[in-house]
Formats: sequence, C-alpha cells, structure tokens
Amino acid sequence: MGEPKEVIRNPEPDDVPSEPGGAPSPASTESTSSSEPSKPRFAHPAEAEFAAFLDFYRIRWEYEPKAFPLRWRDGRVAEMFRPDFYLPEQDLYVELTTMRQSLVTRKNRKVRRLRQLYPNINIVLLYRKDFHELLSRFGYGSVHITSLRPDQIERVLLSAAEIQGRVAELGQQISADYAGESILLVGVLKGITFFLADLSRAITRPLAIDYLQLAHTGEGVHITKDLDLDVRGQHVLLVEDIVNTGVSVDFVLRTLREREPASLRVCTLLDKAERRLVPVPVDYVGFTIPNEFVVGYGLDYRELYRNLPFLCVLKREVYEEALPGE
Ligand SMILES: O=P(O)(O)OC[C@H]1O[C@H](OP(=O)(O)OP(=O)(O)O)[C@H](O)[C@@H]1O
Ligand SMILES: Nc1nc2[nH]cnc2c(=O)[nH]1
Repeated sequence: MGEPKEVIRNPEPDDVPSEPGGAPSPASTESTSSSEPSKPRFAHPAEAEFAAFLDFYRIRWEYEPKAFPLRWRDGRVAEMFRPDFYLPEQDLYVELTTMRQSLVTRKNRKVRRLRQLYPNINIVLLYRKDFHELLSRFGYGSVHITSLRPDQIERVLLSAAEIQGRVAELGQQISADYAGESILLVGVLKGITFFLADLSRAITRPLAIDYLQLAHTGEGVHITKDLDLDVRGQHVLLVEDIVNTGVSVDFVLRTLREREPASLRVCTLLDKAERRLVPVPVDYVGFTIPNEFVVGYGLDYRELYRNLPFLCVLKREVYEEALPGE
C-alpha cells in the first residue's frame, strides 16, 4: 500500500510573474536547479558557498532563474534585475551581497524597486554572515534552541519541506483507503509527537487519537501508559515514527489484536528495514532510511533534539557514549 520515498529532489516549474500595466513580462531564462547533476558556473564564490549551504540543509534552489525588468525607456526595457537564487519551497528570491557599502546601496535600491513593481514576489538581500539566520525564517530556528551547533550536524537526511510533502501524500492515501470510515489513530509515545500531529491534520476522515507508551526491559516490552479508548470494532491505524527491529510494533500489534478492532494497520514515517529482527506488516511507509541513528521531528537522543524541524544524523562527538539501539 505505502510506497516509501527515496531521498531525491524533483525540480518544479515555477510560475512567471507578470509585469504590472501590461508591459513585458520578466524574462524567463534557462534555470539551473539543485536537482541537476552539473552545478552552474557561479559568478561569485559566495554564491557557490550559499548553494553548498542550501544543499547541506536539503533546501531546493535555482540559480538566477529569472530576470525582472525594473525600468523602461521608449517602451523598451532599460534595466533588469536577476536575483541570484530562487528557493521554490519557500517561494523566496535571494540576492547575496557583500559588506561593500556601494554594492549594498545599489542592490537595496534594486530590491526596493522590485518589491514596488512586483508586490507578490518575496525577496531578501542576504549577507554571507546571515546564511544561518535565514534558516529561522524557514522554521529552522530551533537548531539553536536545541543548543546544537550547526557544525555538529553530520548530515541532513530529510528537510522540513521533504517531510511535510510526504506527510501530505500519506494523509491523502490514508484518506482514500479509509473512504466512508472513521479511524482511530494510535500513536506510540513520545517520538510520534510531531508526525501524528501533522499526519492527523492531513487525513480528511473523521478520526480519534489515542496514545500508548512502552518500556523496554530485560524481560521484554510492556505498556507504561495504556490507551484511554476502547479499540473494539474500530478501524485502528497504529502510527510510529520509526520501525527499527520491529519489536515495538510486533508487541503493540499482538496487544491490540486481542482487543478485537475491526481492522488494524501500521503507518510509520521512517523504516530502517535493514535493522529488522521481527518481521512486521507495515502498510504505510514515509521513507526507508539507511541504518544510521537519526534525530529531529520527534526523534531524540537522550530526550534532546526532538524539536529539530528536519531529520539529521549528528556527528559522533555529540554522543558521549555508545548510541542507544545501535
Ligand atoms: O522497532 P524497534 O527497535 O522496537 O524501535 C522502534 C521504537 O523506537 C522508538 O521509540 P523509543 O524507544 O526511542 O522511544 P521514544 O519514542 O519515546 O523516543 C520508536 O518510537 C519506536 O517505538
Ligand atoms: N532517535 C532515534 N530513535 C530510534 N529508535 C530506533 N532507531 C532510532 C533512531 O535512528 N533514532
């Protein structure tokens, strides 16, 4: 049922803004996006640095995709402005600038004019020192809140936009599969916090939400917080953030089956299939991921980093001792 996503980028055609008053439209020029294997020839090293920065955070970009006419003389375009980058997921143009005041003044004037002529276009003028600050505009401010330094992130596995896109698809698929039914979503605490909140809002069927919490001890798995609701006769969808060995899902499925739901399926955001010890049926998978310890979007290391908006692998130095579950 679920088709797990590979971690890839899909270029999307963007819309061309029209020039006010029926004058010529901005010239749509050949666009180079981050999904293409060959990198564009950047005009300035700061642009290459910015592209590498965006790639690290898996934020999609296009280099100089459009030129906007800013002034006309005798019915002809007399001045154009071609912002350096376009970030389609954020619908944002970015013009990079250095600290050189003469350049800043000129670019500021162009940006102001562009905003006047094309009020629906979002654009920022960005200094090299503000690259990271830009992330807070995309909801990535919590990198600092978690007291994680950006250089402690080994690799961003899935960006916030990639996660949100896939959650929306899962919500659509589940809504279609449960047409005419209502659903009882059962989340396993605590890693499920954000995925369940987002998934439930992407499902367009009536639903109830309940939670279980488990503890793993030497004697096996047991429930530390049971469901409040009766699952008998309900269409139960067990929602997990990650399936690893399969021990947790196997235990919960056996427990819930005894309570005689009308149906019982499993949805997980992440599937670390390589680590499976107990085969479990998983009906909906967001992403199949490699065997690496990941944090963010609900997943923790010693209760930290759950509030990172993306999923990432941290540098080994962050872990004081052997990784849990590895
Ligand atoms: O397939 P398994 O090997 O059983 O692993 C999967 C379980 O591990 C994670 O929970 P964790 O114990 O880390 O607790 P948390 O959700 O509170 O962080 C996850 O939420 C699953 O419940
Ligand atoms: N935070 C976290 N918890 C897990 N439990 C099983 N695998 C993982 C993982 O990769 N990250």
